[in-house]
Amino acid sequence: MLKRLRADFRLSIITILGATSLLGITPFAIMRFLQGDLVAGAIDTTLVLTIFGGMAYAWITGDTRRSGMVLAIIACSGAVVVAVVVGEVGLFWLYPCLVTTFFLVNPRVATLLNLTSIGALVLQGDVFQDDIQKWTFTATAMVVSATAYAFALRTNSQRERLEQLATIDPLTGVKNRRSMDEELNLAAAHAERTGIPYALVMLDIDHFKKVNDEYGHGVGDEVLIDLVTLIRHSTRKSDELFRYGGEEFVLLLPGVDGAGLVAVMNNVQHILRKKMTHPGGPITVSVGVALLKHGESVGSWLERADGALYEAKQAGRDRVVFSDTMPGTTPELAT
Ligand SMILES: Nc1nc2c(ncn2[C@@H]2O[C@H](COP(=O)(O)OP(=O)(O)OP(=O)(O)O)[C@@H](O)[C@H]2O)c(=O)[nH]1
Repeated sequence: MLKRLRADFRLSIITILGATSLLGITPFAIMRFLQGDLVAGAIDTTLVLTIFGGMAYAWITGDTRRSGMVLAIIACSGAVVVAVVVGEVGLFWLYPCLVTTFFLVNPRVATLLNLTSIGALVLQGDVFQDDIQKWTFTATAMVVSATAYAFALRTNSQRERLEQLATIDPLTGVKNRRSMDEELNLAAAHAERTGIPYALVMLDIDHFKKVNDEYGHGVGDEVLIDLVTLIRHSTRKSDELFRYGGEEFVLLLPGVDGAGLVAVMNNVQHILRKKMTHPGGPITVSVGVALLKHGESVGSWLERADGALYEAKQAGRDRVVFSDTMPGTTPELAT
């Protein structure tokens, strides 16, 4: 539970909102009922139950995007209704809502929700004692919203930058091994659920050390970048390329097997053979391919692709080796 809270920022905000509304609004609901104010009591009770329900939905389904949106709308509209029903003292509830929206939905939607809530109260007008109170409320609510907006924008851009640093290989711009582990697990779960085939292709540049030793690391880096560009151009947008480490890459191909997979690999190999070059001449690549088997673990899948790559190296490099027998082909497609 703590792990989920730490990993999912929006879930933690939803949980804080659920817990604080339970602890903060319930006493008011009881007090309103005791005072005989049934309308205010019913509104408070509905708010607590819906916010708590939204929190439970987020925990059960993991869908924090939808529950965040619902909770932001409920919190803002609830605060507006409370202010209208109980008067100016209810206005205080809107301030935490104006800040929380930015953590529950994207900044643009949060701004729209905040402006709608402030506008609804100003237009309704009866909540305020006089115009000075009305415009003081408008100004302070706008300042809170603007500050929260600026903070949310900055937090979002910092989060995106951190995510990029943690998941993207800076040299080639493809995803790194860390993201690969996550995506292979997702692919395996998707394959299990839908039966869609997934192929894992492991590519390793041949004699790359020689390129570095003879022409320098700068040339080696260019070869790595060229390989990525060529693979990206010869595969579909839905195919994912990862840098596994050093001069080794992993390509994840969804929805292709049998003759289709053989054709894709022939095309990739054809393009690499034609275009991969450096000042010392052509560069070759060895490739191992494994199709995910039913019920197979990601570890075993990777191991089989790695085994096929090892075979390709052992058999003389510059070739594609399939770990599985493809329909209408031989187990090894060495050319
Ligand atoms: N230029 C450059 N070289 C790298 C990078 N990462 C790893 N390398 C080099 O990649 C080379 C890998 O060498 P080896 O593992 O011996 O493989 P190889 O020479 O390709 O031999 P085979 O794979 O057996 O064909 C090493 O010289 C590493 O220094 C990088 O980001 N840039």
